[in-house]
Amino acid sequence: NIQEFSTESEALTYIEQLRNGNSFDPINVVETATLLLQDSQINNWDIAYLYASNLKLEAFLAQENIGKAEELYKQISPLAKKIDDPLINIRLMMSELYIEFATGNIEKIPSLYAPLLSKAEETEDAATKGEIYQAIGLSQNNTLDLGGAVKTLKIAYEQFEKAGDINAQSEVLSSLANAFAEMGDLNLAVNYFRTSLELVEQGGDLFGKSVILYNLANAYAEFGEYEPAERYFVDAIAISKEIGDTIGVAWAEFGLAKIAVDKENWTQALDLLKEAKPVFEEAGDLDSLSYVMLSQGEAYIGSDNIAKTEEIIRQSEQFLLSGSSESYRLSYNELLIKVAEKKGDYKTANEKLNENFGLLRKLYEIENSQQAQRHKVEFETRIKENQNQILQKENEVNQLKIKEQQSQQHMWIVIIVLGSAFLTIVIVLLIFQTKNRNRFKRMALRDDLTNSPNRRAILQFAQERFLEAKHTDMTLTIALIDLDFFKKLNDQYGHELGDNVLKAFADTCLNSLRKQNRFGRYGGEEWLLVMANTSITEASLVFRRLRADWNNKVIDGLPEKHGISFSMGIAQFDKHTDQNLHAVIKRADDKLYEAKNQGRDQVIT
Ligand SMILES: Nc1nc2c(ncn2[C@@H]2O[C@H](COP(=O)(O)OP(=O)(O)OP(=O)(O)O)[C@@H](O)[C@H]2O)c(=O)[nH]1
Repeated sequence: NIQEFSTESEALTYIEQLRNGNSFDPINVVETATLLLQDSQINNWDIAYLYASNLKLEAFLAQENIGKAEELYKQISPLAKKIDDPLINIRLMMSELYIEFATGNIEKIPSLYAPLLSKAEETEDAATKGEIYQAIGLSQNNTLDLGGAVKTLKIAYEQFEKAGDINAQSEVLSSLANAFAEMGDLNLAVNYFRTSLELVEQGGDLFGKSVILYNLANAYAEFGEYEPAERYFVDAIAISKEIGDTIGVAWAEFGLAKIAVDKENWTQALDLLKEAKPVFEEAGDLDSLSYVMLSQGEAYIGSDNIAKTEEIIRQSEQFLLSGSSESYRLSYNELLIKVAEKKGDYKTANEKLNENFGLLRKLYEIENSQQAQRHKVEFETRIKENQNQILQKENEVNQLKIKEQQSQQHMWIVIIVLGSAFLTIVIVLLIFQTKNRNRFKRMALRDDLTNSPNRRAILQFAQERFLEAKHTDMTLTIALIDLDFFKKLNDQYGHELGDNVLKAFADTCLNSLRKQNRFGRYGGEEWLLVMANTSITEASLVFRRLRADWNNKVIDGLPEKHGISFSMGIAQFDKHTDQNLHAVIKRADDKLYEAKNQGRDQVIT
């Protein structure tokens, strides 16, 4: 709804109305100014073209779209110089102040004040004077020359009062309030904001009102007074929505999101940022976008979403390259630090903390050195904390090593104990086995019933003696003894008593025979006597002694004079004829047979 203008001055009047009007909506102004400057170009209206372009530039600045603003500034500056329109040059100089601030050329800014101030002296127009002082005051505010800002803004206020521009007065009061807030005086700031609000309501500038509400909310938020801050942000959003100022809505949402981040309401913060982000994207406001993303990063790391945080960090890297401010780099690094700390990478965290310490130093060279000191202490504390964490980690590793050594020791103790137990068991088993073997060996050579050497044992002994006699001069006499009528005894008194008789006979043999003579159970009731170095005569004497002892032997279950007799056959080894032991035993058996036949109870040699 652009009017057709027949003259350049008509167009200029319209442009000025638009600029000073109550409903300065930056987005609409950008659109209208674009059409106006195209129109002016067609008509070759250089001055109207300049004013329209400058209006567009100011609208970009109001949107904080610094990139576009700078581009336009560079484009129209040469033309402005050529035409030498005083007002447009003043306005461009004022815009330059903000562009330099927004692009980080802080050092250059103070040098821009003097030419502007001399322009203020030159002009008679209170409104223009007011604008110049306002621009310088804002710039001083931005560069934290707060004392200077208050002085300059008060002059601006007076000029606007003179000019009767209520909206501008309200803006200046709002800027003064910002300066007081920055100085740490919230009460004074709030008072200024309230007066500013009253004026803007009188003036009916809704856009201005939303900006003041936003600033008021921001001041409360800075002081950690979240409740009024949230209230004023919500009010600002309502007005911005009413006038269709989507960027204003996004700014206030961003303000609320930052509070949500401070209050660690991560989900709420993320929701708000999600709303605000595309608006800044669309407007090409990369500066705001970059901060919104940092807040997203904070909310993600706060909600332990490391992957999302890292994604944000990756995406935000582009803003570092395009010459970002120290404070942006600080916040960016802060995210890296938090991620590193979460991941336990304290080395990177400390590197970045050190880098941030350097950045802060740089930042505070133009700010308050006391604040830098405070931050230095804070950072040093955190560096220490992280070093402690590193030490603690090392400690944990050492503890683990000690535990490992201890468990190794325990393992060795268990191995030794088990080994010893195993060895003991083996030794005990060996002892048992040896004992058992001896027992079995004994059992193998003993007669169970009479506990005298069995047939195998006595034959083994006889064989040894046989070989001895064969190879030496020693003699060997073998005798066979058989109890008489033993079958009858068994039949008459029972088998058990027969056993008793056998035991008693073995007992008698054991007691009566000399050490060098051995006897053993040769068969049922048959006994073999081996007598080394014993003559036949001596062997006959053995028979007599044995018979005498046997007759006196008391046997369980039989009368004292038991009357059981035995017969004996004796043979002596003959080196020339006896090929083996059995030959000798055979002859003894023959003699025994003879003794039995000749009436028993006798010995035959
Ligand atoms: N109680 C008992 N009897 C046995 C044992 N061994 C053999 N006998 C018995 O001894 C008897 C041997 O009998 P015989 O060989 O006929 O001879 P005998 O009755 O002694 O008669 P003569 O030798 O001719 O005087 C048998 O009845 C066997 O059962 C034993 O360990 N215990």
